[in-house]
Amino acid sequence: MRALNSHFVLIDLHSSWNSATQIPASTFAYLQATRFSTSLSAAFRRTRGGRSRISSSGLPVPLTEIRRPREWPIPGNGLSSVSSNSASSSQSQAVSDLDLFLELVPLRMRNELFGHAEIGDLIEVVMDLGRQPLARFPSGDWVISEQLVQLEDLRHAISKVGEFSDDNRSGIDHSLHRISAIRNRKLQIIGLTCRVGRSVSGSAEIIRDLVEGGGSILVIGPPGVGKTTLIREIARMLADERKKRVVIVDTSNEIGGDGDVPHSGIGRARRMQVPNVHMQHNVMIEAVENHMPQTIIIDEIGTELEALAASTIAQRGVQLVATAHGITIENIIKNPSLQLLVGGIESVTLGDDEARKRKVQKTILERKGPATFTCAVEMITRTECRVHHRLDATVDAILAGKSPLFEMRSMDVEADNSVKSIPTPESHQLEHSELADIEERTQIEYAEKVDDGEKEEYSLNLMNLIPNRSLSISSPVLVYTYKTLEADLQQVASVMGLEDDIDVTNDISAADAILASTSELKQNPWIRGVAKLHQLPVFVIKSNTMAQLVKAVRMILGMTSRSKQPLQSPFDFEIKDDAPKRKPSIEEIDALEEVRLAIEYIVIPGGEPVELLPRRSEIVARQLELVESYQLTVENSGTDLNPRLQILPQKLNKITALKHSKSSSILHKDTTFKPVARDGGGVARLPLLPE
Ligand SMILES: Nc1ncnc2c1ncn2[C@@H]1O[C@H](COP(=O)(O)OP(=O)(O)OP(=O)(O)O)[C@@H](O)[C@H]1O
Repeated sequence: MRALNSHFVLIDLHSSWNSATQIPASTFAYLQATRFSTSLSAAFRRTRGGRSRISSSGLPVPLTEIRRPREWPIPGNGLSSVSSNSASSSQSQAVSDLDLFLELVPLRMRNELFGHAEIGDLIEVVMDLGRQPLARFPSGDWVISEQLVQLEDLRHAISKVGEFSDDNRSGIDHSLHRISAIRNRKLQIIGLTCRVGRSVSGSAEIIRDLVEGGGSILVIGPPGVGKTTLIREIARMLADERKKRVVIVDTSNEIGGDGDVPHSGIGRARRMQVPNVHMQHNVMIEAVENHMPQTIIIDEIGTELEALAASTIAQRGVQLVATAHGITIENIIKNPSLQLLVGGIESVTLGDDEARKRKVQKTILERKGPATFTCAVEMITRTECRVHHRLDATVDAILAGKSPLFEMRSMDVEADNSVKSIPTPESHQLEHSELADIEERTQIEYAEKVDDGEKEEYSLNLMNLIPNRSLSISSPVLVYTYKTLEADLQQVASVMGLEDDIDVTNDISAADAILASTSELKQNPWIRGVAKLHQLPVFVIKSNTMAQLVKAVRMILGMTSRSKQPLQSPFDFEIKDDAPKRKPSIEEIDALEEVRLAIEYIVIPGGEPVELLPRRSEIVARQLELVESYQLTVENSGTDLNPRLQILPQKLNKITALKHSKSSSILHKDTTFKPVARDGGGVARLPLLPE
């Protein structure tokens, strides 16, 4: 398994001497052991092909001069001096200070390690007394040497690191490496886990939108998945690119590295060290109170006190980016110390009626309050994660025993760090034919069941609009709303007397439709993606006004036709904003009300003409528009200077209507009223008027 007898190849980049000179690994090891180790190891870097480079002068070649062949692994090639600046800004670039790390590895192990093709991606070296030393690589564990770890080896490593704090962690000055100790009962160190720390520029691209969105983000994932590396890059991104005041509460000096001057990997973010782990929560609060941060970054929230401090910080309107151990949000919900991060959980006993209505048991679990974080990221690997855009909705769904809505993302580090949303298995895309089948089936089955005229018509409309609608006609249409609309929608539905017909849900998989505002859709393009995956129609309102919501409810329930405008996706329905551009005057409202009452109470039911009061010409123009919308004919029974309308119980024919609309458009401009005379004999009678 182990790679032995490695040879290192020296290549002259500057002279015409092109042949490779091989030196045995033992010579290299000697060089490594000398005071040149750091600089030389920077020059003798093994690449995947087993090559290292050095200049003909014997001095290390400046790394900027080494052109990286395409096949070199990115990230994590182990080149300590490679700066993020030298890389394309969009690509991940790992900077690991591997030299400093390797210095703590005993010499004999270091030689072996250098023989490994993945040395640049080294994650950890594990040394337990009396056991074989192990190296951890992304590809798995690797036995560094058959020779067992001696006390000497541990002593060597300990001599290279700083003091261990009470969480048994230490570091190497000016580096991001983390050294954790295992002690025996006499508190002597008998084991070490030495982790290579890296700053990886580009690693936070996968959630750039969330970071820049300003919401608080909870990052969870199993140990070693890359949480610390991710939040370190988030700190740099916010401080350097977004120019935010970022403070890192760095309990084990893992984010900003050991030493009093933080590592360049955190950019301009400031770092607060923590005297001992039990004081993390105090330092969290101190950070907010003393340093006016816009963002606070914390690695590992693990205790109730820390969770409480996090919630206090969030309440003060500071963006919080924190990590916690756990694989899924469910783990956090089940962890009594961390529950508070998701709003806290309480058990509620429902009344019999309520339990029956909700079809649940009498005692249920509910979220106690608002979640500390806006969204959560479950890291699966360094480049794959699940994004819960609304942590509160996820928690509610889990507590209700439903599957939460999340977005699966992956980042392509080999290309340009492009991030894509991956369809989740439960939300597989239906084929068009499948969809058409479902629609047809629903309509037929429903038509067979219902004979109530009006309800049938609108429910059929509804099924046309909402392909996912279930067959049950008694259950309300479930609408998934994003952000603030929930209560408003319920209120509007109840005012319209439609509370039994429409309801809101947090569970996208149970929803029949999505309601969102234009701005929300712009800020959260994932909504459309998720809607497509679930084959849900999206009803788009311009603003969160009552008028728009009324229209939305009517449209969702199929009571009005959808907009004929071309839309972005076949499932988008735009709710038009037809609110008047200006506020009508009292006089105008009065004049229009006069028209309405005349038409609805006298002209249509009684078949009699009605002469309206004389009005100003621009008001008369408004009245004329209203009369036209009833398809009725008018005459000017006043004078040019003092116009007044007479509404006739006769249907407006098309030609007259056209003339009228032209004249009314002239009226809009000229504000003079020139009504068209009644159309001789060719006036059609309204069908509803008595002959
Ligand atoms: N994007 C990345 N590219 C290259 N290496 C990475 C990347 N992310 C993490 N690593 C490496 O993986 C190892 C583990 O990373 P990190 O310490 O960030 O994980 P973690 O999830 O915070 O672990 P823990 O929960 O144990 O603290 C480190 O050696 C780190 O350098």
